[in-house]
Amino acid sequence: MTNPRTLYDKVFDDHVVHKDESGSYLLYIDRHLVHEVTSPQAFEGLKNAGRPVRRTDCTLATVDHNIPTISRANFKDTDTFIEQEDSRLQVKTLEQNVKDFDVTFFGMSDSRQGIVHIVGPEQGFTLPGTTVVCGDSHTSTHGAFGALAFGIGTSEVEHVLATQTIIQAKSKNMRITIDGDLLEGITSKDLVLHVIGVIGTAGGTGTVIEFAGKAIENLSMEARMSICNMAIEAGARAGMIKPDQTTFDYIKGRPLAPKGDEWEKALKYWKSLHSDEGAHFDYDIKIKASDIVPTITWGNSPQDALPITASVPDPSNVSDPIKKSGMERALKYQGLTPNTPFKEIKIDKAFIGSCTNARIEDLRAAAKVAKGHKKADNVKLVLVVPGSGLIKQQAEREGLDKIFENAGFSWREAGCSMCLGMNPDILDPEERCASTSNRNFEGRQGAASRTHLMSPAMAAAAAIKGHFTDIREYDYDLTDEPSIAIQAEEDKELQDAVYEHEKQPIESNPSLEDDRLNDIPKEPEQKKTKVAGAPSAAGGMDKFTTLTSIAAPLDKANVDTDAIIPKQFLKTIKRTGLKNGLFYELRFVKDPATGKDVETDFVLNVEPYRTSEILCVTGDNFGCGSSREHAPWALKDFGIKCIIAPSFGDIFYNNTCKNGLLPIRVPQDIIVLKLHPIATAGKKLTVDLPNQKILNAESGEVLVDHFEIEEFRKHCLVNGLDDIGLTLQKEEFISKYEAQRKDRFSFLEGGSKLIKPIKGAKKSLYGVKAQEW
Ligand SMILES: CC(C)[C@H](C(=O)O)[C@@H](O)C(=O)O
Ligand code: SF4
Repeated sequence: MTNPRTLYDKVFDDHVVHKDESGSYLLYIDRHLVHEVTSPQAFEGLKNAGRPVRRTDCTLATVDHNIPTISRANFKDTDTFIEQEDSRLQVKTLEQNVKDFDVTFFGMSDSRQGIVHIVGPEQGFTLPGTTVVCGDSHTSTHGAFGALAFGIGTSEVEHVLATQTIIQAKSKNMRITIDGDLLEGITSKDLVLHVIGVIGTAGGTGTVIEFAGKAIENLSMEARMSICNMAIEAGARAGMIKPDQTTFDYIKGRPLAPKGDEWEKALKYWKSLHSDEGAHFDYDIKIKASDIVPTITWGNSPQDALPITASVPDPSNVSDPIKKSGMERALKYQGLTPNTPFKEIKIDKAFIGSCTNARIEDLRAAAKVAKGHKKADNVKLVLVVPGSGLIKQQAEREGLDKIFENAGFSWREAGCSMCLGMNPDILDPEERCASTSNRNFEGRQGAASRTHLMSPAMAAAAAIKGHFTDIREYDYDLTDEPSIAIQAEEDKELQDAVYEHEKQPIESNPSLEDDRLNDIPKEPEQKKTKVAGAPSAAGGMDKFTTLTSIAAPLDKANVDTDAIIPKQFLKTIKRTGLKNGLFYELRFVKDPATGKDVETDFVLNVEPYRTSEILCVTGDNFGCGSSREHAPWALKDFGIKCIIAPSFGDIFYNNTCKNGLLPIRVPQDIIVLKLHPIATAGKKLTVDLPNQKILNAESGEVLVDHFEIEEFRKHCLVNGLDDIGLTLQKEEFISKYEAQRKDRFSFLEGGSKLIKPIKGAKKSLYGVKAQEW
């Protein structure tokens, strides 16, 4: 009898290729999604090292972030379609890379193109019990299928492309149970905003969250995806929901779903994927579904979430000084006055889209609100951006596009769009947007833009009313019901699905256990597979041993990677040249007379901190949000080599280590009491990695006697190791795992290589029933 295990434990265990004594695991990756922003440097690394993509069948690429969402009716090619040069270059680079490396790709002329996290599930590429990664933080979305899915940085993208594995530490288990039924009109977006409001954006740090309970079980797959999508906004490595009949019904019949006997075999395995009775959760949180009301955000962090019935919070009621000043800053940025009822706040624009809420169900919910109404006069633009070309077709078959257009909304082509505005869809400064996306960070939707997160129904209602609106008080237009064809042909295959219900858990695989245990190589000899003179992009990392430098103090919590390096700097295909982009919005303002950037008094702009190599942060959760490795690249370009903070965003933490930077977690009180005063005095700290200590450089006093760092990371940092080279030394374990996988998980073979070319989707992929409006 094995010990009771959680869903996460099971999926994790089934993917262990190898375990070091240090506790670091090599995990096999079943599904790797790729997009244009975080892959150019990874493919370049492969090219430089002369390495192929190990499993093209496990890899699927699409373009989403940079592409314009205007009509593609006259689309000829990328060159003529994308006006912005840097965006065009990134898309074209991916187009070339997928050719060079034989990767399956949905480009702009393919109706299956869309936001990467929508495309994977839609095609049946995402399956229960798989490991799914992507150079994108919202990879957590795929956890809705009971997959272990998480975002990675570009160095890890390269690692996965080359080795089909990833180096991972085991996370802690957190369960969030939503008991009872959701009240009428409450959506999964309200649910997840409420959860983040309760646990905070750092609440899930270091954990994988399993969402459970009746309210979750009752949700559709689309709604479950919205929840797992935002698990990253709660700081978690991943979010998961156990697969059930709803999951199986959704998958069956999709292009890459297993068929025939393989389907039955898969189903048997998938049914074993649930947390066992008595499994250990490090954190167990219970929330009553009936406590959840329509929820919106007011500030610049997703945790700034409150019921629509509430008012703008008042900082004078807050005693914690860091929280208070954070709130004051957010209210100033957002242009809000304390105690204003949310329902009185007017908007300028609305955005219905993103990988959180651009699925067919979301568009239907928004259309239901828009039907028979016109957008308010004060609302300048309402963008409705479907998550994929197939969703667009589906919506058009259902007549949703007409409803939106009649309401004065703008119906677009698929892409990330105004979620982060790497394409032309951005807000003007100080414009307020009701947005169905997932992040409300400063500058996220455009410089000085003001984002409020909410559900699709609430965003549509705000667009119609012109101000935030409680969807429960909204007057739907219920006339003319039968004449609106909110109906699509049902998918024959989906409806005919027959399932094998007998419960027979597949045993874990003990034969792999023993020989997976091995030591960290003492004298790591890197295999020289590189082509002459050209280092792998991830290779040749700087060694980190001790560092003495002035430490720049930063008194801020939840510094997100959008703030560390805003989106406009992500359009590069290089790893360098990002120095000026570092903390761009904080470091520079535009001189209205000359239009030139002028330095602010941000700490890194003033002496003696201009040359600091250490950043000393007092607030929690530094580097939360996006997976952009551009954040550590920019810090490195500036000269920062070490960041000290109470806690870090998971992906950022990983990314810094991969680039030879050292992130150190130190308890907040110690930072405030011992390190911060030295930093503010402009004095030097010494960081000693081999001995895991921090000292006062002048007096030699030991300020932190022992900071934690995983043995494996320390080993790589101290020796400046290219971990792709290290992993490739474990080839024997990887091939062995692959051989067993071929047998045990035969239903995963073929992957994206089973995709057939199509001109346009003919039938519904969504198993849609007539909408009862
Ligand atoms: C561009 C990408 C790295 C980023 C992410 O990781 O999330 C983006 O998708 C975002 O939402 O900010
Ligand atoms: S969060 Fe926004 S930008 Fe990031 S993948 Fe999703 S839609 Fe794209």
